[in-house]
Amino acid sequence: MKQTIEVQRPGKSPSRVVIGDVINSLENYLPEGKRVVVIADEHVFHAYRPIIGAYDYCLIGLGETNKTLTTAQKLYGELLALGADRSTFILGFGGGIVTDIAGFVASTYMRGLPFGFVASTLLAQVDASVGGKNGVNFEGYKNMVGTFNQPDFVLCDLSLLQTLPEREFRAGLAEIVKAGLIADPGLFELFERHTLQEFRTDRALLLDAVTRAVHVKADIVARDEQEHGDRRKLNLGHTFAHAVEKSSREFLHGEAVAIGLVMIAALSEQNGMLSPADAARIRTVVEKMGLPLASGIELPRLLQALKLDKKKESKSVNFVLMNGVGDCLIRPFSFDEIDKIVL
Ligand SMILES: NC(=O)c1ccc[n+]([C@@H]2O[C@H](COP(=O)([O-])OP(=O)(O)OC[C@H]3O[C@@H](n4cnc5c(N)ncnc54)[C@H](O)[C@@H]3O)[C@@H](O)[C@H]2O)c1
Ligand SMILES: O=C(O)C(=O)C[C@@H](O)[C@H](O)[C@H](O)COP(=O)(O)O
Ligand SMILES: [Zn+2]
Repeated sequence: MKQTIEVQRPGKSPSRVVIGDVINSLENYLPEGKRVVVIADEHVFHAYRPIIGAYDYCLIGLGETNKTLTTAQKLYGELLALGADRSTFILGFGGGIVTDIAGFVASTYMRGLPFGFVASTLLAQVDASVGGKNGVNFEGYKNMVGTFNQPDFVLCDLSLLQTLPEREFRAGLAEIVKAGLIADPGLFELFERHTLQEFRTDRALLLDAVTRAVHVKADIVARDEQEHGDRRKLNLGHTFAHAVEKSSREFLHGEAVAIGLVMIAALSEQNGMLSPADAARIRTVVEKMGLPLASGIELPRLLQALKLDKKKESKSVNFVLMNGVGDCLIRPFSFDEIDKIVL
């Protein structure tokens, strides 16, 4: 069983996100007659060696500290040594760190090679692999250097998640909760009705959640690929999340997003937009999914870090606030207002 969600790309055929039993027919998705080079990380390579080892491949180290220009440069060198050229197809096979960097390298090596993804974490399946934001961190700031360039396809096979550690699974749920809060109240309510264990074990439930989250993202990206307007909503919770990630290595991206959602819910409530009841629902869901509610990092430190976020425009930062579950809006905060935030 599988279903395909198309994400429109300006001037190109749509990017296809295929969700279902696809990993055993990977060959069918690869362009005929092109050489394929896989980019993966060390874990994923060892877990899926029989599949990845059938192609030429390049490996990267684990974790956010490897999502850097240094790693990109290493990959350019390896591609060159393999003789990769514009007739080569790059396949990023992994979680969001692999898809972000593989998409960036594919988009910049020789000014751009075609590429696609096998998304192997929950977070990559519902968010990172979709929509064409590729890039690397720079000087500790998240995703500071990158491109907008969508993959030709994304394959999301839920069977790959069987080998995914529990903590990584929970981190992926945070981005699904985010998608529900942005545009699909029914998706958010799934988390009120079901337990973490049910998401882990009930394939139909997870498939429903993954598909709905991809739809939320695909619809927004189709309207605003390059983030001039509505796409900024996909950053819900991320202004604080990126500040948390900048300030501490303790949290996975999805965990930082969970913390960011709780913080932005509190700020939205303070601004008279989100009802106290809805803010409480968000905290309850985050906690129920085994995600952190707070970082323990002093607020002034976070506020300092977020003033350098990509959403900054001169002396203000665009925050995504919530009016309610499934309803958010963008509002700039001046640096003066940011300095006065108390949560
Ligand atoms: N481009 C975007 O739109 C976008 C969206 C969301 C997040 N991101 C980025 O994604 C990154 C986080 O991605 P992530 O959470 O997938 O982390 P990740 O890529 O580090 O993967 C998490 C861990 O799981 C392992 N792993 C991957 N698939 C596995 C599998 N099937 N079985 C066993 N282990 C497996 C990896 O080796 C890694 O150790 C962050 O850098 C974040 O900024 C990007
Ligand atoms: O696709 C988007 O747009 C998002 O904002 C999705 C986020 O979940 C993701 O973490 C993204 O990488 C953040 O984008 P950034 O531009 O703030 O780095
Ligand atoms: Zn994110």
